[in-house]
Amino acid sequence: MTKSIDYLIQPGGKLTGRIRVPGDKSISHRSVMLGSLAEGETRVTGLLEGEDVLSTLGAFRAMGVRAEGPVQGKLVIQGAGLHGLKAPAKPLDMGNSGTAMRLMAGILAGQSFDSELIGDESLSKRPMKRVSEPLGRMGAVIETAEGGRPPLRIRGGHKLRGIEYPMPVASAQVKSSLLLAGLYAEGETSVTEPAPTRDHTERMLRGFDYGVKTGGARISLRGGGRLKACSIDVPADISSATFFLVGASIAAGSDLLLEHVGINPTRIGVLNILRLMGANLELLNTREVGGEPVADIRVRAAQLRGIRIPEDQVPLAIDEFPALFIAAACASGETVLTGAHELRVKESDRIAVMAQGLKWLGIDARETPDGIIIKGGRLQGGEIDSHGDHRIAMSFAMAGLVAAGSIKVRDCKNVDTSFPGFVELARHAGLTLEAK
Ligand SMILES: O=C(O)C1=C[C@@H](OP(=O)(O)O)[C@@H](O)[C@H](O)C1
Ligand SMILES: C=C(OP(=O)(O)O)C(=O)O
Repeated sequence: MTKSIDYLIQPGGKLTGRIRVPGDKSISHRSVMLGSLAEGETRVTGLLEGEDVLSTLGAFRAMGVRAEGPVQGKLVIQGAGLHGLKAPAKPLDMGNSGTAMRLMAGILAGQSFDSELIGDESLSKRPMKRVSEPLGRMGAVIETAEGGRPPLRIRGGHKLRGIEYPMPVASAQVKSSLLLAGLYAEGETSVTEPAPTRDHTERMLRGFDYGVKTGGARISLRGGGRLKACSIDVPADISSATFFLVGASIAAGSDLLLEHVGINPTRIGVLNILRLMGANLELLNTREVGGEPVADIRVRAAQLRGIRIPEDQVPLAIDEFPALFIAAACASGETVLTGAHELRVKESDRIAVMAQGLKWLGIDARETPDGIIIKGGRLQGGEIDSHGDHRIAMSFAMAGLVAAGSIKVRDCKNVDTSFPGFVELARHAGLTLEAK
């Protein structure tokens, strides 16, 4: 057991200067996956060296893929080709990462060998039927534990065939899992999304010279092709930038520039929501890097107001809600979120855990089945349990900027899954934060 880490934050700071947060987690996972399955050498820069991505990389190494790095975000992968993976000697440990487990399930369903995917305590509680069921319809043989939870035992050697799948939940992980299995399937695999979700898989497949068709909400590809190695420059993760967007918005006197942030239209719900709340955000130097739009974002403190969050923004900001709830707690009036039941099946139940934490800090926060109602107020100091959820930990760290007393956040070790170096960068920007 590694020692747990707590954060202690003193109130009163402001966030200033220029910073670059680490690489995008979704794009980093996919670059390791597609690079490993491609033919030739894939060079990645800006890779997130977080534990989640390292779990994905470890899985491919365990299946014989050779890769050098990552060192300072640089990774060079010698692709094994779609049919070049070898049977792993033991279960593949996906750690804390839902993305790794669900996307790997799609890839492993197409292999000739058996495999098993395991995860940590949090991942072992998360629903996997959303991928095992449609992959089963494609011909995959996947056994889950009770209630459709991990571990996943995947039998190799079963021929896959393409299906038409209307997705019941708006999930980029489900979409990506099926498209990756579709690379191995006979005929066409198509998914239809109930609402747009992040499209990094589609974009990156095209970058690897693989044809993907998009028509409205329907995305499809045909199996039997090849992936051609390429170079990938991973932008900074807008989900990690979010903590600083919120922190700088709520802390008086803040003026911060976040460099090279990915602003893919399927990821900018947080910018849209913060703007509706009255945030002062400026996008500078907008450009395209390797098929993904990127900008520098300047954020200055502003008086935020409570809003009813438009439901169409929910999938576009899904990981940003813990931080947005802190913004809501500092806003004037009430913020109402609906249509966000998915938050209950992330690394923790993010509705319940955030409502509990906000209440401990004296804020009126009421859970609803698929959302929350938060009345802005004066944050008190206090002690918070992050329940081992990285995004909850970093969100309450930012609340510390404006609370009336110090805030202690317990169980912050998993911040390393998505944001290694958070403590140093937050301190550099102006947060008085001690980790021990
Ligand atoms: O595809 C991805 O990389 C992700 C999709 C989202 O999950 P869902 O597909 O479950 O919404 C998001 O919450 C997760 O952090 C990353
Ligand atoms: C939900 C998240 O990740 P995952 O589903 O990959 O565990 C997240 O990073 O907020």
